[in-house]
This record gives sequence, C-alpha cells and structure tokens, in this order.
Amino acid sequence: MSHDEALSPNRQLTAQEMAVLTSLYRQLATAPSLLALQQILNDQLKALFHFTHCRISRLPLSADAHVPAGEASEHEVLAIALHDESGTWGHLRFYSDREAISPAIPMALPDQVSSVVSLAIANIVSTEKLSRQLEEIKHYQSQLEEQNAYLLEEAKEGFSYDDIIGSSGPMQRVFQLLSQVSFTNSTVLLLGETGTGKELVARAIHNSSARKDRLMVRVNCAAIPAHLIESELFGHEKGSFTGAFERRIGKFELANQATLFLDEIGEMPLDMQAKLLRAIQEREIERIGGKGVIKVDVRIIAATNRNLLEEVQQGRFRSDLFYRLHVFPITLPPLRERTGDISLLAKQFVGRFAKNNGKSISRISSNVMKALLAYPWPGNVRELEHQMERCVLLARDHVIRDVLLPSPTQSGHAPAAGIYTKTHEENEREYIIRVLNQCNGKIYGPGGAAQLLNLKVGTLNSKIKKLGISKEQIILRNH
Ligand SMILES: Nc1ncnc2c1ncn2[C@@H]1O[C@H](COP(=O)(O)OP(=O)(O)OP(=O)(O)O)[C@@H](O)[C@H]1O
Repeated sequence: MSHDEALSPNRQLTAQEMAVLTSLYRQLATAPSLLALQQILNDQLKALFHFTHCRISRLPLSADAHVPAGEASEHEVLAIALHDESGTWGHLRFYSDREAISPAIPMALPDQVSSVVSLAIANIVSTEKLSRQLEEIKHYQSQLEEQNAYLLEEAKEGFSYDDIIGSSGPMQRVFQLLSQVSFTNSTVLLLGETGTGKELVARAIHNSSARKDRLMVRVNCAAIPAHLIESELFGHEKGSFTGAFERRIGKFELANQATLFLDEIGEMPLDMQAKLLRAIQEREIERIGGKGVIKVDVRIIAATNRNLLEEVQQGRFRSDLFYRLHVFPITLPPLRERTGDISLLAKQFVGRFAKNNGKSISRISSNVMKALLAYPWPGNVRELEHQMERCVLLARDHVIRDVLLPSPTQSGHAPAAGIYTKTHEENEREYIIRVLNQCNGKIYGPGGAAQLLNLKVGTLNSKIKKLGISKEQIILRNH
C-alpha cells in the first residue's frame, strides 16, 4: 500500500482534529530543540494520524543510515516533507505496526503539518546557530580579556636591555649571550638564584625579538596548584571537569606567535612535564575535553633557580625535557659574584625611588656603600632594590646615611669569609626597629612593642634613646 492511499481527498477535518492542530501550533512555537519538537509531535499527532510513533529525519540520509531498533520491524506509513529556504530540509516520518494509516486522513492535513513543523524547525535551527555564535563571541571575549590583562602588564613592564644594569665581567658575558639569542626563535633556559633578574632578562629577550609586537605570556609554575596546571597551560572545554563552567584557552594558545615564559619550571609536577615536552616538541596542544589538536607557534623561555641537572639526577625532572629546554642556557650571576655592579644598581634604585617619592637625594654615604659592598645579598638584586627603597623612605636629607641590613644568620645564609659581622648592639637596634614596624610604631598597651618584647615601657623607651632609634626609621603602615 502506498503512502497516498492513507490520504482521503474527500474527508474534511473534524472539530476535534482542528482543536488538536491548534494546540499543536501553540506548543511547537516554544519547542526549544528538535528532540523536544519530536516529543510534542509524538504526543499530539497520534490522535490525528493513528501511528505508533513519528521521527524527524534530516537530509541527506546516507545509504546505511541507522534505523533505530523497533522501527525496522515497523512500517513507515507516511512521510511528510519539511522545507527550509533552500528546499527540502528533511522529513517527518510516521511508523505503525499496521501497514497503513487507518482510517485515512484528510488530504490537506500533511501540507498544514509540514508548514507549521518547518517553521518550528527554522526557529530552532536559527536559535541554535545564534547560541553557537554567542558561545563563539564569549570565547573571543574571554580571549581578548586575557590578552588585555597581559597587554596592561606588558605596557607597565616593557623592559629592554637598557633596563638590565650591570657592567661587571659576568654581566658582560650575559649581554653577549643575549645578543646572540634574542633575534632567533631558540628556546632559552635562564638559570640563577632568586632575584638575579631572570624575568627581567626574559622580557628583554622577548622585546628584542621579532615577536615583540605580541604578548610575552608568563606562567609561574610554582604558583599554580598541580591539578590546575594542565588547564592553565592547555585550556579546557566547558564541562570537561568539575568547575570548568566556561571554555578557557590556555597560555600556550594565548602565546601563539609570541613567547611563553615558563617561570619556576623546576617546580613543574613530573606528570605534567611529559605533556609539556610533547607540546614543545610537536608544537601542538590539546585542550582538556577538546576534540582535536591545535597547532601553536610559541617561543619558549624557561627559568628556574633550582639546579636542574641535580633535579634530573634525583629523578624529579625528566631528562628529555631538560635537554629540550637546555638549548641555550644563560646563567645569571648572583650579586655577591659581581660586587662591581652593586654601586651602579644602588644609585639607580635610589634615583628611581627618590623621584617616585618626590625626594631629592644626591648621594649614598661611604659608610652605607661599604656596608652594601660587604653584604652577601642572598636575595640578590631584588633585595638590594627593596633595601634602597627603604633607605629612600628613611632618608632625612639629601644623603643616604643609614641602611638596615639583616645579619647573615637572620637572612638564612652563612656569612661568607671576610664579611662584616654586626655587633650585639646593632642587632638589638635592628630587632627593636623591626618590632616597632610590626606594631606600627605603637609602644605601650595591648599589641604594643613593649608587650611583644616583654619589656617595661620605660625600659624600651630608654633603649630606643640609647640605640639612637628615631621615629623616621619606623615605617608606619597607614602612611
Ligand atoms: N640587572 C638588573 N638591573 C636592574 N634591575 C634588576 C636587575 N636584575 C634584577 N633586577 C630587578 O630585581 C627584581 C627581581 O628581578 P626578577 O624578578 O627578574 O628576578 P628573578 O631571577 O626572576 O627572581 P625569582 O627567581 O625570584 O623569580 C626586579 O624588580 C628586577 O627589575
């Protein structure tokens, strides 16, 4: 029996059938998806077409199109063509356990159903397209926001070689290596103790390279919890793990055609090292929960204050990753090995902080300079920078006359041979100043320095007088 025999040219729609159609039109207008639409059609049309179930099928159907179990043993009793603006979009197919629709339905009915279902499908398809476009827009928006944050950082910190201060022999060697590698695309491994200027140098390399018009993206491998590193580096798709509410692009993608600075690379967990190696080697990444690989063109600069070779020997760092990164190593010398640079750096920092604080300071006293040269600088240039900032804040006239350097034991480093050791009085003075700073200058009462030092207020006051501690040496936090 052909489908046409299910249609009767003579029969008119009954009042009950008209009512069903009206309710169907109302419901279809709000169907959110094709699945929901199909469900509504199944519920509503049964009364009109007397079938077991119906199914929406979209063109083109391949020859081996899957027919759901159950339907294979049933008869397709009617197929209504559905249209979109470019022609036939698909079909609404009706199945029954009988061979034909009985009783036959009015001839005009399929056309009416076709136009209303086609309209509903057009609505759904365009809403889905719109939400895909919205998703894309959100994706680019988050990408732009991230890039914007980096641009702001870059604008603040657009370091060049001129910002790297140092004329000592070890620094001349560093400059020579930098001039050889900056213009290339080679991976650079920056080694050196904390505060020796690895990040400053990484920025200078990037800013002197052909990639300088794009962002240098920094990842601090030590600051990210182990379970988030993969997502941070490679990104994730929405819903790929608990908490992945939005799609997020990773730092590798963000650094495409630019530079990725992997700071504290020695802290990278072992399992992530394998994934990182693959990304660096293949120059492609896969987002967590993503469906395919994404090609990236990223220059890698890595830095660590660990002895990476020792980490390899201890089994904490993969040797293949080590050799992949160790293409062009540059070791930044500690400040104690280039004392020739201390005076230059100190003057530069004093000049900068004086300007920032609206002070006029013309020189550093020879006593202070002597102390600076004798100190081992375990925190390297960063520590010197901070000390000079403090000196500027405490300066009473146009000369830096005082510097408060921690004793080598306080700073956690054994004193090097020939280094000036402080007297008991100097240590006591520093200690009291530190406590006063901690208490924001408060001497008596709860939380005051006398209580913390377990001293009577009078005793503390006479010590302050005897040790020559002035109130300028105390940095009040609310100032
Ligand atoms: N040669 C230098 N000239 C001028 N400033 C420097 C120099 N080296 C370091 N600095 C300054 O010292 C501070 C610390 O430098 P940076 O953060 O680059 O060190 P780092 O080696 O990356 O430290 P860490 O290992 O702790 O991350 C920064 O403010 C930087 O500008």
